[in-house]
Amino acid sequence: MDAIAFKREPLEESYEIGDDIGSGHFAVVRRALHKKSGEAFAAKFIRKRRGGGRKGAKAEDIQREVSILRLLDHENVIRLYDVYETGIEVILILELVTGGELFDYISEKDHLGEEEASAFIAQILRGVKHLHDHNIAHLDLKPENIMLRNRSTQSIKLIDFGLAQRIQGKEDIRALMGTAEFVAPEVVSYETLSLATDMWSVGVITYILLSGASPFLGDNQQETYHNITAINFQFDEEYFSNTSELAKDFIEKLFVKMPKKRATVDDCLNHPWIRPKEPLELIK
Ligand SMILES: COc1cc(-c2ccc3ncc(-c4cccc([C@@H](O)NCCN(C)C)c4)n3n2)ccc1O
Repeated sequence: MDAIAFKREPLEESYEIGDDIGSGHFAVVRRALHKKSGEAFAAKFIRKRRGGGRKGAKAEDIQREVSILRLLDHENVIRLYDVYETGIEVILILELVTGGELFDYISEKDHLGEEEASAFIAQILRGVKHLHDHNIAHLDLKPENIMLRNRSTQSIKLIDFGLAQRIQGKEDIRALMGTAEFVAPEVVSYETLSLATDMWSVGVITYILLSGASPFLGDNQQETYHNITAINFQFDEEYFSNTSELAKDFIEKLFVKMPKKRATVDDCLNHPWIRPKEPLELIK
């Protein structure tokens, strides 16, 4: 597939670059004001790997992230508007979200009520369905990569597609990647990754939203990985005494070791814990 050409004109001609608002792998995120429209954006500056060095992102990884973001257009997925390039970095001009990370929102509240958790997970599932319908796996789903559009509405945006991959079914994608407590057994065992790999992470996020606790987190990475491959989790009474059986059933259908037997994003959107309750259902 041909490489995508990025704009080489000086970014500063069109945007006024502001303060740093965040950082990621080989990247810094800054506020950017479009001079003509006065609209605010997020500019993700990705440092390019140069020569034989190990610092910076490989050209093919940047190309992959851009080509994936360019495919996507959904209210729960961060939007890409433009791409610039200099000798040392590539700059993604992205939709700005101002509500902060879902991670911080949960931390402030310790955990969420079931209705609020179900509403957040439904939005995350709608965003993930958009990716999966395009055969794209995010592969780094975690609360830090789920941003609130703004503090007043609890609408979410999936961000950080730096590890995302096209899952075409032909090539065999394996990699030890992502953040330990959120990765699926096939990641730990360096086996084939798929769209189902994201669904495991949705289960971990759901468990955390409902309890404030992380289901597989151990005292160290090795213990965490063991807990994941052994599916070693429980619904501690300390955290789940008021949680419905329906919510636990939703999570259990995602903590399934065999990716092909794990609930898909459509299974989850149709699960009674998520699907809007039909009026008739409410009187049954
Ligand atoms: C598309 O890929 C990315 C988008 C963004 C992104 C897009 C829009 C946007 N509006 C506000 C922010 C923002 C604000 C505060 C912190 C962060 C970020 O540092 N935290 C999430 C990053 N992740 C690597 C933990 C991001 N962002 N971040 C960040 C990292 C990405 O890899």
